[in-house]
Amino acid sequence: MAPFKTLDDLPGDARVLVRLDLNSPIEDGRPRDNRRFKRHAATVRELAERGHPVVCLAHQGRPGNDDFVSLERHADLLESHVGREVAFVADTHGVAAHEAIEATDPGEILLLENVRMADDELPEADPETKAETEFVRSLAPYFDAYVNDAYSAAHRAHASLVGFPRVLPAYAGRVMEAEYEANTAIATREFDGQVTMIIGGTKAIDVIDVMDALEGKVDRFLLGGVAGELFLRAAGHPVGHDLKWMDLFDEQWDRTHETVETLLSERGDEIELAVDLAYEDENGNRTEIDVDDVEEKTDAYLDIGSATVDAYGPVIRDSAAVFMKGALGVFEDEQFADGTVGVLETIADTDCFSVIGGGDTSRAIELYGLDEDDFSHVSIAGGAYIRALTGEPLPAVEELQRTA
Ligand SMILES: Nc1ncnc2c1ncn2[C@@H]1O[C@H](COP(=O)(O)OP(=O)(O)O)[C@@H](O)[C@H]1O
Ligand SMILES: O=C(OP(=O)(O)O)[C@H](O)COP(=O)(O)O
Repeated sequence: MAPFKTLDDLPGDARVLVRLDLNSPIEDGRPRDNRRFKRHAATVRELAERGHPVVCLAHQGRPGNDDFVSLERHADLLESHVGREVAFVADTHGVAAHEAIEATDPGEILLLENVRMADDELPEADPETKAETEFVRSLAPYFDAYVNDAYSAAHRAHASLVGFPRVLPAYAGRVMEAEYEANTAIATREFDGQVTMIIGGTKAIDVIDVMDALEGKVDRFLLGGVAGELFLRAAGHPVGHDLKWMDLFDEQWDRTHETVETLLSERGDEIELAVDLAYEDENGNRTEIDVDDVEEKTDAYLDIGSATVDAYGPVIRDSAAVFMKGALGVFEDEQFADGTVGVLETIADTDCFSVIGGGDTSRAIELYGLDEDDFSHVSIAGGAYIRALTGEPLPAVEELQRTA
C-alpha cells in the first residue's frame, strides 16, 4: 500500500493546488529545459484532463542569487510539455493571484509566481508554524485539495511544502510517488542478489556520508569522481590535485578522511577503487595511467580509465540492483565521458533494478544518447535523493504520510 494518498484517491471535482519543483539552471533569464518540466507536466496534464482546475506553485533559485527569477518563462516551458495552455500570474497570494485562481475553470492550468517571493515561504520551520502563515491561510480557502509532486524539494520544510498539508487534504502527485518508491528501494526492498552502489561526482562529503549510512544495505561500492580519488588518496596513491579554478579535493579531504580511512579498513572488501585514471596531456589529449604508477600529486584526473570500466562491468552484471550517484568523470567534456558513459551503458544492458540519481549525472544519459527507459528510474532529485539514501526524513513526505 502506498504510504500516502495519491491522485487515485483525489475526489473528481476538487479544485487543486499543486506544488511542483521547476527549479532549473537559468540562462539569459530563461529556465533551461530539463526533466523536471517533462515529468511534472504529466501530473499537471492528468489533473487537467480529469477536469480539475489546476493551480501550480513552484520555486526558482534563492533570494539574493542570480537564478532567483520570475516563473513567467517557466509557464511557457511547462505549457510546451503539457500540451495545454498554462496561464501565469505575477503574484503569489495577493489580490491578483486570488482573481486569477477564481478565473481558472475546470481543466485549466495556472502557475503562480515564484513562491520564494512570498515572505512566508522561507525560512524552514515546523509545519504548524508554516500552516499559520498569511501565505498559506490566504490561499488555502480557494482549494479543496493539495497535491505535492515536488519530491526533489521535499527535504525543505517551507510553507508551500509542509504548511498546506496541515490545512488541506493532501495527496502525492505521480512524480512524488515514483521518486519515493525508487529512491527508498535500497532501504525498503529486498533484492534477490547483490546490491551495488556507484559513487562519484564532486559532492564527496555527501556521498561519503551515504556510504557510511548504507552499511548492511549495499554489498559493493564502485568508486569514481572526486570521492573515488579521496579513497585512492587514503589508500596511499598521490591523486586528487586541485585545479586552479576548482578546490574540490583538499578541503573535502580534511572533512572526510577519517570516515574514508575507517570505511577502507572496516569495509574495504565492499569497496572497489579505480585501477587507472585519465588526464589531459600536454597536447590536450586524454591519456590514461595506472594508479600504481602515479608518483606525485601533480595532475588533475578527470575520469576513471578503461581498465576500471572493464573491472566494474562484471560487478554490475552480477547485481540484482544498482544505484548510482555522481558521475565518474567530467563527462561534459567528451574526452572524459568514457567512464560515466561506459558504466551507464553496462547498467542499461542489464535487466537489474537501477536508479540513476543526481541532476548532473542523469544529464549524461541524454547527452550521450542513452535511453532513459533502459533504467528503472532516473531521478530528478539531488539533495532529496541523498537524504532518502541516508535514511534522513523528508519533511514534506512526512506530512503526506501523516495525513494518509
Ligand atoms: N574527477 C573529477 N574531477 C572534477 N569533476 C568531476 C570529476 N568526476 C566527476 N566530476 C563532475 O561531477 C559532476 C557531477 O557530480 P555532482 O554534482 O556531485 O552530481 P549530481 O549533480 O549528479 O548529484 C559532473 O558535472 C562532473 O563533471
Ligand atoms: O533543485 C533542488 O535541489 P537539488 O539541487 O538538490 O536537486 C530543489 O529545487 C531544492 O532547491 P533548494 O536547494 O534551493 O532548496
